[in-house]
Amino acid sequence: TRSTRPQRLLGAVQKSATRGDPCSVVNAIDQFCRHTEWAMNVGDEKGCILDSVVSEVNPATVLELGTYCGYSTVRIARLLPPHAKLITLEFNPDFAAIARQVIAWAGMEEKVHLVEGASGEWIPKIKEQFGVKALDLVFLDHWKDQYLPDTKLIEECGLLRKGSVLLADNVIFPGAPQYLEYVRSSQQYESQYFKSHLEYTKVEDGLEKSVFLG
Ligand SMILES: Cc1ccc(Cc2cc(O)c(O)c(C(=O)NC/C=C/[C@H]3O[C@@H](n4cnc5c(N)ncnc54)[C@H](O)[C@@H]3O)c2)cc1
Ligand SMILES: [Mg+2]
Repeated sequence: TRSTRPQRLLGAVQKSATRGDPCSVVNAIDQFCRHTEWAMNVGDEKGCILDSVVSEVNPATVLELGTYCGYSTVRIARLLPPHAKLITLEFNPDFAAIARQVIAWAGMEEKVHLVEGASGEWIPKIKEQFGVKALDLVFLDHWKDQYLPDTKLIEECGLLRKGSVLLADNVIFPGAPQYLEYVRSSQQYESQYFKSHLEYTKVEDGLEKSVFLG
């Protein structure tokens, strides 16, 4: 039977990237998506903004919502200090299986906990399951209508501390209007928009960085 897009993306990684070299994995996926087959990774242009926020926050604990094929998982993990932890949630078993292999090829297994499950079910379990007191950084890149309910759930579970950073992909395209309205009007967040483009295209998109004020 015909392969899937994630399977073809993994093939490109195994063909063109060097085992244990996360940068080569990121570059192989960007090359594949730009020149062969588009896929909904945050991509290289928005990825540079993601890199700068990760480096600035220098997080001990990161939560990613929506692993997909693991592109941003690897992109974030490559910048984390040795004992930092990235928890990434993916409820599609086929995508999770591909992402595990992409993360392994990059040699990032030590820093990444990929949980195969839904954010709504797993966010309440993070504290007990992973001994996490607070999340330093949350990267939102799953279904866009889930950004707001999951942000409220993260708040309710007491997972944010003064200075925790939420970074949301696609706030313009496909768009997350309810989420944007919330973080930009809430007294509890200081929000900033980073204008960019939809991965591998000239369509406008951007990232919203929101600092929790406690
Ligand atoms: C045709 C076309 C495609 C994409 C675009 C533009 C475009 C560009 C982008 O950067 C995009 O991020 C998106 C986009 O829709 N992303 C959704 C990404 C979901 C992934 O997360 C997983 N997931 C979804 N909800 C949950 C959940 N609760 N718990 C756990 N995992 C979840 C899914 O299983 C997927 O792995 C779209 C425009 C046109
Ligand atoms: Mg996205």
